[in-house]
Amino acid sequence: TTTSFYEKMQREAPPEKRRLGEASDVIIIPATDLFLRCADLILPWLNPQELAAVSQTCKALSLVSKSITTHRSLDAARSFENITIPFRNSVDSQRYAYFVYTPFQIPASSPPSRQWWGSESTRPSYLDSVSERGRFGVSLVDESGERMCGCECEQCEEGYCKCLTFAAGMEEIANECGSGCGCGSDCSNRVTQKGISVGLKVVRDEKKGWCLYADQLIKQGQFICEYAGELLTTDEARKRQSIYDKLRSTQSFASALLVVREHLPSGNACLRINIDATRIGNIARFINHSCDGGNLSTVLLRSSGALLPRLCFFAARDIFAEEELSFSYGDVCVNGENRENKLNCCCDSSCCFGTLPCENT
Ligand SMILES: C[S@@+](CC[C@H](N)C(=O)[O-])C[C@H]1O[C@@H](n2cnc3c(N)ncnc32)[C@H](O)[C@@H]1O
Repeated sequence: TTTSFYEKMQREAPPEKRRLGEASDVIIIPATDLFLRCADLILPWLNPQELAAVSQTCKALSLVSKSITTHRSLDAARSFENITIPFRNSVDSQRYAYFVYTPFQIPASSPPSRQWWGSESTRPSYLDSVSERGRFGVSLVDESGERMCGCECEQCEEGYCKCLTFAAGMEEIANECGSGCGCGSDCSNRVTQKGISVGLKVVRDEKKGWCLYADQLIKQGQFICEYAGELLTTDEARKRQSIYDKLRSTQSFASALLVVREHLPSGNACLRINIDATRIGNIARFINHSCDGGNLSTVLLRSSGALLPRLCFFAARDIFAEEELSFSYGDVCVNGENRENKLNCCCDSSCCFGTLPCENT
């Protein structure tokens, strides 16, 4: 009976327990183990025709699985972007990295949902409509589309919009038109809202894991992508970081939790934004750190209609095809107290500190 079979399995192989968080324990039995155990119990009862049918099905499933793997390695962006972004690996057998794709910032969600990732020809049509409203993250536009803030601009001059402003003297903070403005999607002050338009690829490196590379010449100032992921409270970010630190100590694991601190003009306060692209994110989750600042500049972009700014990457100089894209994750200061959790930096720049910046450093 099913019960006695299940009990037998429990007796023979105590399931591995892995603690992911305080609240939930997850029991994991490797799928192939389970499958082989079931097969061992059921297959001896089959007649030759039934056995042949089972064997044919497995061959067919194996072929379909291989083609899904190949397809996944061809586009890390899963058709969510205007272009395909392939994985390239000549280092080990990993064909692609698995994560849930979001082109925009989204509120934290738990647990991460599964996401369809097959070939374009079998893509269910209900997946085609990516909500443009999502681009603005947490919105200040109400349900009826009524604007609660925004500029009055309705049409901008050729290649120039008078609403494009940088915070006084700070090129790293800027404003874009958004869902709260009167202008439309063709406004020239919406550069980062049109998605990725430069050729990119994700390349495997022995030391750093996956890395984002240019797959074409990218001119200085061109928009690359934003850093999309789950927006977390600081408490949740700290909890997740400690889980990620533990996972890293027992297995090869790369986290992508970025903390952005924006010092407000008063000088007395600081806005902290935690974006976690580890489980749900976009292509920016593959950008590695470089101690020399790398070749990307980061801009905190506010769009009218949006509550929080978005972190966007632009080419800091002309970037050639086959160059890795990188930026500085922050400053490094290693002392006796924070020595334990530190990660080695392999950026290879002449001014490398040898340590990857993190909250403790
Ligand atoms: C945002 S992810 C970048 C993508 C990551 N390499 C991967 O394989 O998914 C950040 C993680 O990449 C690795 N990483 C980033 N920059 C690195 C560097 N300069 N040297 C070594 N590892 C680096 C670290 O594991 C870090 O936690």
